[in-house]
Amino acid sequence: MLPQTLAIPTTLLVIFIFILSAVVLQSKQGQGNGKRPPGPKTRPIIGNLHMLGKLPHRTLQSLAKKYGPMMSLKLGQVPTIVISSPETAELFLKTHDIAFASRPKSISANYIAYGGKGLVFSEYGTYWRNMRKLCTLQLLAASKVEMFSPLRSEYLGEFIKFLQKAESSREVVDLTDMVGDLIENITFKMILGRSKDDRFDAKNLVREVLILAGTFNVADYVPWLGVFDLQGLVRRLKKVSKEFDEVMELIIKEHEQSSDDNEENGQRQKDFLDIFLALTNQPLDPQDKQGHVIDRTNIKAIVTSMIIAATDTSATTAEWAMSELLRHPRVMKKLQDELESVVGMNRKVEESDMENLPYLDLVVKETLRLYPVAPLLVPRECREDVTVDGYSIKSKSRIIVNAWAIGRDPKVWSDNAEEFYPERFVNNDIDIRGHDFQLIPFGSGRRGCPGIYLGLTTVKIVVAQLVHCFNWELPLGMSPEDLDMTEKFGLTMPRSKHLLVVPTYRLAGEVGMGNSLG
Ligand code: HEM
Repeated sequence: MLPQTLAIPTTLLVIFIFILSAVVLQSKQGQGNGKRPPGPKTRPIIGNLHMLGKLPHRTLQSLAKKYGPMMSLKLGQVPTIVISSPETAELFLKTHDIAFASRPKSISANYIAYGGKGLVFSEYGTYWRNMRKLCTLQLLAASKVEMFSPLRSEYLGEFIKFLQKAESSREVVDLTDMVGDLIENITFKMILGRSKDDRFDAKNLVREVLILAGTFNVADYVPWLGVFDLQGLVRRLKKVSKEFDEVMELIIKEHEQSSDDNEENGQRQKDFLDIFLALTNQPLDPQDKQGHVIDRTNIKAIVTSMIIAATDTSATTAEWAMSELLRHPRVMKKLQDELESVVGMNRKVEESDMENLPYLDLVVKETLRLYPVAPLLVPRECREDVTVDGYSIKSKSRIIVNAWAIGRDPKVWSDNAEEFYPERFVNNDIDIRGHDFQLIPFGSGRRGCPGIYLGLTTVKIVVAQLVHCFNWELPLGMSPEDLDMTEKFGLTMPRSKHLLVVPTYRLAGEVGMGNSLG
């Protein structure tokens, strides 16, 4: 060990050398052959990091007004391209999709996703392709999502009963917490077969994982800072991933045990984990018997990916939808009228009613236009040097698509772009699934969201039941226009302040009568 007196100057010297080499490297990297897209000036070491601010989607929107819809930045050491118009989004996510189909490595993803073995953050390649195919087929296809309809209905039934009780005492309800808990419970039950377990607090672990995955880690952009772990993130990541892994091991062992018991005793609804465990030791690609064989780490990684991708996204969307409905009593009334005429007032709305509720569809689309829960999608990484629209994009550049800015662009959505107005989708068939680049809350192309059907089904049934079962008011006589609609930035984009409301039950029938009140 070095003596204490020598250790400090040596550390400073190492830092100095790092900084010097980073500056030299940075100036060399700037000298490419082709023309780079325009962008603001960069600073040594940090590039443009200092410009991002607390709400990067908003800052990037303003910068794009100055530098254009394909803009160059340098985030620390990482060359970055920011896309802010439907036309450029189409070039990157469709025309050149394959060149931008990878994800950048990140320190948090490495810990959380078992070294890139999950789905959301893994790099493009055979493993990702086969894993995605398997998940889409085995877990996320419409038929699989529908299998879990009774489960959603059961949890929603309990949720509505709880709200009815709150109503009887005119309590103010924290809808943010409640919808968050509801969707978390549904997701945990669907994926792991349990929504709570007294022996451990898996939900808290997942919440910590979500916070860490959404925290900006400066070492992802200035890698040599990684050794210092200045934000203490690696320490937290190591702790939480170890604890989460122990919980996963326990749950897997119990699943294996109970699947043996089931073979003898009969039925238990299969969850995602059962479906995956049944594939253990099978080739990931059924056509390639010599290829990668599914092992325990793959299963844990994929299950974690699913929990991360499903939990906050649907809850945050439902919460924004309720916020806008509260701010727009006209739209709330129109949606209640639709529900009343299609479903009536003697039973609750069910998933089978969805196809007859076109206005609900418009409300959810309009919500996702204004509040795409991943406002900058999930970053992509360029896999090779490529020229797009005359500009040269270097391999390993990071690609950020500002779906939030595209959804609010007056050139695309006219002067009322900032207004919540579901009728804008009447008589046009703008699609939300990634085919129309003015509306891409689920991304698009090879890396587009494979959980669209599950996400939309969950959001629609939750919003439909809340609106059908209750009238809603803001507390303390607050008027709709006073509702704070500011957002926070993280892995998803939730409200900055919780949504507090007072419900009044409006269906015929008694408290706690289950799904059919008739
Ligand atoms: C309202 C709900 C949801 C929204 C708005 C949403 C949005 C997104 C977005 C923007 C991406 C990145 C797309 C891109 O890079 O082009 C994504 C990826 C992904 N989503 Fe969703 N998502 C939602 C729900 C879900 C659900 C319920 C699941 C399933 C469990 C899911 C699973 C995934 C996965 C696995 C990926 C990564 C795909 C890949 O990299 O190949 N999502 N999602």
